[in-house]
Amino acid sequence: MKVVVGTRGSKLALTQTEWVVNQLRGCNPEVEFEIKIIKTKGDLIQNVPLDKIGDKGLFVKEIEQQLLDGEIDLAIHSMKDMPSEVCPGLAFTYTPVREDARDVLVLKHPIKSLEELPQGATIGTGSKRRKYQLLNARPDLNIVPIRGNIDTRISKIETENLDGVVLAAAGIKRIGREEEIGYYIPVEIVLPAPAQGALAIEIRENDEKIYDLIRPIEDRLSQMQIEAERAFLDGVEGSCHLPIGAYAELEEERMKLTCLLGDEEGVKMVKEILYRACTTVEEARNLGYEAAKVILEKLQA
Ligand SMILES: NCc1[nH]cc(CCC(=O)O)c1CC(=O)O
Repeated sequence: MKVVVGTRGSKLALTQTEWVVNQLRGCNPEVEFEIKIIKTKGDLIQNVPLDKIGDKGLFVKEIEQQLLDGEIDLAIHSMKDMPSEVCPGLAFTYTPVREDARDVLVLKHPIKSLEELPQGATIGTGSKRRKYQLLNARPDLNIVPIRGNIDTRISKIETENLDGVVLAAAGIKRIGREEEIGYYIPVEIVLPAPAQGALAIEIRENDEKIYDLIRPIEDRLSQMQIEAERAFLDGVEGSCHLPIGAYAELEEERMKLTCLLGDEEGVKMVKEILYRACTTVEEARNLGYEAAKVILEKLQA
């Protein structure tokens, strides 16, 4: 049996695809896996801020089309880049173990707490979620928009003379630049994006053969976290134009779900923490939808 795995060609996409494929090979030694690189619209439009393009699934459409057409058999994405509605005819399979969910600062000079950043420091990020939460903690910061892949964004510290940039720990660790992390931002200060650090393995719906290949690499805890966080995203009908965050933690059989939603200008932002008994993915998902209802009511109040 031969299985073709589709991915974008960025360093991060390739590294995480190789990571998944190596594990799949270990569990399925009789199967031949081949990696196929696919260019997406998001890869071609380089210098426009993402919130000006406003196209959900900008980095995934072409890959999903090839999945539907049978050109590839499974696709690996960063789960946080996936729209909350799954493409008709396709499905996500099991979630492998999640990387560090936190956001981090890559800085000219490492720090031990946010207070150590110089007054009025210039920090690059294109994300409203990161911007408004950082400004809540440090209103004096000068937040400037940046775009590009991880290497490009880090290089802008030098080329655009920034004090630092905000990135996901997961991406930096995966591409092997972990030593350059200057500060791990606690989730209490900047709540991560729903499913940040988690991978999505997408297949044709009802493709049982492929499901079975992936089952051995499922991580149950990650799966429950992702179900809750993405249910919240779906429940608020979130887009990348709004500050949205969600982070689920499981302690014993209890889930703590922290959620954040704000308006486009970050004038109003609401954060909620819900605790519920939780032992199944259904309960995790229900908690996410419940949190969405609670937070929408508070935001509109
Ligand atoms: N938005 C792009 C993107 N998609 C996934 C990651 C990082 C890895 C992850 O969260 O899984 C990144 C870069 C970043 O936000 O720093």
